[in-house]
Amino acid sequence: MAAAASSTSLKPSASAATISGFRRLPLSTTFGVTTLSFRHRRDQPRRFVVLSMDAKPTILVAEKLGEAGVNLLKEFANVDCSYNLSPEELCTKISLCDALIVRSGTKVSREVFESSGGRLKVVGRAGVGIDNVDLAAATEHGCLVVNAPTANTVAAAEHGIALLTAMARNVAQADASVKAGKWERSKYVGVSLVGKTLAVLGFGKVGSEVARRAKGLGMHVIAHDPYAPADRARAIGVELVSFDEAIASADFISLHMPLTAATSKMLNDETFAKMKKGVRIVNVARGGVIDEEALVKALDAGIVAQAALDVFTVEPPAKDSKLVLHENVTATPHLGASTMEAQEGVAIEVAEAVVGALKGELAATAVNAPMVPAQVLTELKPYVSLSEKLGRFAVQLVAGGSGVKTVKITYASARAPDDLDTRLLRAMITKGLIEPISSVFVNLVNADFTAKQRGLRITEERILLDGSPESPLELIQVQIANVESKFASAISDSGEIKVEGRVKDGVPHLTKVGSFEVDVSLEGSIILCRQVDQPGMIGKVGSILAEDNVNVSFMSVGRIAPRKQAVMAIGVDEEPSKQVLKKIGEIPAVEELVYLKL
Ligand SMILES: NC(=O)c1ccc[n+]([C@@H]2O[C@H](COP(=O)([O-])OP(=O)(O)OC[C@H]3O[C@@H](n4cnc5c(N)ncnc54)[C@H](O)[C@@H]3O)[C@@H](O)[C@H]2O)c1
Ligand SMILES: O=C(O)[C@H](O)COP(=O)(O)O
Repeated sequence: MAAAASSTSLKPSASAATISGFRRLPLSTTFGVTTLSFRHRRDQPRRFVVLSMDAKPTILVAEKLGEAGVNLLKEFANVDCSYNLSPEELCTKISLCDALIVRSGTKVSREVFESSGGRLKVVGRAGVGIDNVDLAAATEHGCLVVNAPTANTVAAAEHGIALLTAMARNVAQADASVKAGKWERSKYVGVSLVGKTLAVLGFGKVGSEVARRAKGLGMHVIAHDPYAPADRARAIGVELVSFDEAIASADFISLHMPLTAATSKMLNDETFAKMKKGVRIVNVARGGVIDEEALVKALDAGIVAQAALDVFTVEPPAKDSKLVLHENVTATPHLGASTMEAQEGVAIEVAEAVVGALKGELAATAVNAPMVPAQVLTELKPYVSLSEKLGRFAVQLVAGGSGVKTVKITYASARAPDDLDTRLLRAMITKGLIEPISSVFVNLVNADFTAKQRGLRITEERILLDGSPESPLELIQVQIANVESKFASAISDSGEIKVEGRVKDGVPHLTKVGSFEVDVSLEGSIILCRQVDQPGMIGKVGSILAEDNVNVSFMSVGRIAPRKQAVMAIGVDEEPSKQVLKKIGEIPAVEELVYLKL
């Protein structure tokens, strides 16, 4: 079994304390399946670790979080509120933390995930933008990232409108002038908003709220967003237009897209040149969507008359930043989400998501994992377990254990294909296939990535069955192609290792090995034994195991025909010694034998 998993249980982590052979399952295994939170690892030597009296996980809150959220976290975990950590301090602390909560001021870099040594299971972003979190590194390390996408929407939209109106009427500049003892009424003549065209770039949650409010101010609002549904825009009287049309016709531009590779420096020399002379720009999205040097040039050239900026490429910006010091720029220190109400809301939203994720629930605000609805999870629960066990079973049948490159999963179901979400099942089969032969820890977050990285090609096929689709699945089949098996009978007629399983009375069962039908509950360990079908075999094997005090939990024989070849599957509660297995192998009718741990 995976060395990584073993070492996790031995770390000085309260939450990962091992209780004589039991360990808390890694996050993904327990996604949405809270009742499976602890499981006996029969496949590992029993470990006896000094039990911590305090089994709470540790959550590091690295930036100021609303009190209600902190209190919520404290009900479940040890909470370490340490603000203003240097990157080095964060990397040092993180190895002792199960979860980390940040706002936009903390870079959660690849080094942070690497320094966590596998302990960090969740990163909670108390806000929307996750551009400060290295998502690829999080996924590679099997760390779930959740955010708080809704609680600061209104605050950000209100700040956008505040900047728009303040900019149009020179409020900040005039305020500074009055405070400096001046009375410059003619210098600060503003522009009106009514009847002007506002182009909202990024028509998501904040963008659409800004649009709604700007319409209330009598503005003509257009929007550009390649992914926004036209009917949502129509519903609030906004026309969706192309990027070029938006920037060419706008008197005001308000930015509301995320910072991504595609949106980085979207406003640059070339695009400023296409704008109406005298355009005014508001940015409460991310500094990086504007090429700041180009904006300074456009301001100096009068192409952009004014800019109101809440966000900057580097925060805080340099004290001598030409952009910030420009007389036609109004600047605020990333205050979009900073209202009392938004911060309490965000804190609760992220705290609930982080606690839920640590409990093993699938977060509704997961950023780097599929979101599987609760009722689907409940239905799939026994199949989740079946999937992992079939994967573990199949890979242990491969001679040498490695070299697995091509796997085919077949799901037979009476459900229509689009009514069966197999992402979770595929992830668990992947986990079962990879963990027994590597030191990699696989979960729902990193399963596809890990498979790809190992060159494991997994294809899925659905067989549509007749009949009423009461249960989501009839059977799952896992086939490994182009490998040799240490148990030749596991090779099907078509040449692959093939195992098949079903859920019976809520319990995963192995129902086929190669071309042999068997029926054994998939728990504990299993001895597979091919023999010539003849009287007395069950008794002989049973008594050899009994001599070694190995308890048999079940036996099942699948045979081609009476007195021909048969495969016997024997479930055992204890691990048989090598001598016992040898003795069984020496029974004259026994042709091959393999012992598999689940
Ligand atoms: N200043 C602040 O304090 C503050 C507060 C909240 C949100 N934000 C930022 O505001 C932005 C929007 O937040 P949101 O909650 O509305 O997010 P959202 O995901 O609801 O909306 C973003 C929209 O941008 C669109 N988009 C993506 N690529 C685009 C492109 N190339 N051109 C145009 N549109 C594109 C998406 O389709 C989506 O509709 C984010 O960058 C977020 O980080 C800042
Ligand atoms: O993306 C966001 O949610 C905002 O930029 C808010 O960031 P903050 O949490 O650092 O205020």
